[in-house]
Amino acid sequence: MDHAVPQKKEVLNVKGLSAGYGPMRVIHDLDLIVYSGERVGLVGLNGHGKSSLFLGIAGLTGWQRGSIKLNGVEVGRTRSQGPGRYTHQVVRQGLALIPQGDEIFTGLTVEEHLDSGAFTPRAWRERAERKEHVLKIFPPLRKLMKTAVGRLSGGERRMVSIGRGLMAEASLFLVDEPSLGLAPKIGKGVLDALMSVELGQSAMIIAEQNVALLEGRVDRVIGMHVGKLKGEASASLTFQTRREH
Ligand SMILES: Nc1ncnc2c1ncn2[C@@H]1O[C@H](COP(=O)(O)OP(=O)(O)OP(=O)(O)O)[C@@H](O)[C@H]1O
Repeated sequence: MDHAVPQKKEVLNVKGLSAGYGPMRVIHDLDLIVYSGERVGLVGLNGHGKSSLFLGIAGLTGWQRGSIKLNGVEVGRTRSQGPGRYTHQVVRQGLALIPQGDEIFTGLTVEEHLDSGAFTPRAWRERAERKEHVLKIFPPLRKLMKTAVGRLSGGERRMVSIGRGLMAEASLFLVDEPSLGLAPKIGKGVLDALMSVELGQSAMIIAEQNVALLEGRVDRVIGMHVGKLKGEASASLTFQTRREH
């Protein structure tokens, strides 16, 4: 039997990232490395910069400076001409951002949404297999493929939004607060589904305020506090957050 361990490579390498909006700096000189095959939890209270870190990686903060390498290619730069200017390049380099708040088009069907996630030529060619993969992760969507997304429940919409992200040809998935606004049982189901995604050589960072949903299930948990990473712990350790005092 071949026991060769696949080589871990750096999917994401962030060095000295500072970012903000207008005069406000919300990410402070942050370093982070994520390796292929890793599922990383990013925890922290509301407003401490988890979403901004994700937006920064995608080139969508108001301004930023520092180095961001995706698969060894520099995608970070000083953005003097507005957010989003380079996002298409970052996406081509392998980023899939699954933002907070679903951002779905209520008139499109579930299948149309999933197809829209397969936007590179290769992902489009492979869309049938990719959809099958998403439906294995989110079985309730199978019978809803022809249903308009506007008619779905909150939990089903979240599945569509994450499923669309998973259709992309990406090596780094950034999932922002997948359980937000969902009933606890439904939120846990969505997290269970994310844990079942086979990453292969890709990696995933899941931002969550609810540490309990990540504990013991991701490879590492990183805490975020006022725009800085405040250390790492194995997934079994609980971070001290204000809510726990
Ligand atoms: N588009 C924006 N324009 C101005 N300020 C912003 C913008 N987005 C976020 N901020 C501010 O940046 C700070 C960090 O917010 P961010 O959303 O990144 O935190 P978070 O930890 O992800 O919290 P949440 O769970 O609420 O998204 C907050 O003070 C927030 O008000």
